[in-house]
Amino acid sequence: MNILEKIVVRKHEEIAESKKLRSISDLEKEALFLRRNLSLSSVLREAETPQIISEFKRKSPSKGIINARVEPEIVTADYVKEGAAALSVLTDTDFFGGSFDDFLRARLANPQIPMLRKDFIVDEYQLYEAKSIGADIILLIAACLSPEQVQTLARQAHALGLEVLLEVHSTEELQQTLCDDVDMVGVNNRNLKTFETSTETSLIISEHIPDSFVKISESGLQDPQTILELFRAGYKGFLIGETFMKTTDPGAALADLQVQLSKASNSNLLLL
Ligand SMILES: O=P(O)(O)OC[C@@H](O)[C@@H](O)c1c[nH]c2ccccc12
Repeated sequence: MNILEKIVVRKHEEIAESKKLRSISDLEKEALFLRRNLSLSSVLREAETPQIISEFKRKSPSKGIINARVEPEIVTADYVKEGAAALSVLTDTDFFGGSFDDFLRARLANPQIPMLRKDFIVDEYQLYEAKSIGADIILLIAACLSPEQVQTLARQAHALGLEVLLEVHSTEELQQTLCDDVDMVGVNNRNLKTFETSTETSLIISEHIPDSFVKISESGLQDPQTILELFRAGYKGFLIGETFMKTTDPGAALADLQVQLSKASNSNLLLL
């Protein structure tokens, strides 16, 4: 079994356990369930500069512990202060060290910014969980879902008022799973089966994504020139975790990247 298959097996066990403890109608009673959804896709569609989606990630199967000393409310509030367009918070515990508690602490500290529940969604129940913790966006990973599952989950997410980010790692995955209920396509530069990262992946897949879908490049991003190159290829959003989280002050690392991005885009303008 590769790591993705292991994660999915574990996910199904967790969901079965959670369903015994809390039914969908229990989740619907949570105060945040009725919260009005904030749209990330409409912000990105209008964006004239690269927009950063900043991730709160404590650890990962590929990197081990990235940062053991951070508080979600502090890091995410700093991200917002430094101009993040949205927040992504891991809720998977066993493989990424995240939790609903992390998500809720970030949500309550930042009521006004779109938030992505970053997890491995394989069951409708998790969409209700996402609503109950105040998520605006959910991720559907093509590599662990059938085209039918993507379609059904995307439709169900929309019915709950959640936006859908479809994650792909190849043109084939894109062509097999893209459907009308997807709002944004995220190209993961990291292969979830081998953990290899290459931003070329985003460049290669870019032209196959129809213009009606907002494009986001995910993982392994650090260099401002690469981000600008991808922006020119049509990517509006950039999902970044490790580059920020591996530092002692993730908010300051985002601020630094924003400065570098604006410097680089100014000097690129001069070159034109
Ligand atoms: O930390 P990075 O390399 O900047 O990557 C962030 C994000 O793209 C990554 O965490 C991610 C992308 N897709 C996922 C799916 C599940 C878990 C995690 C991910």
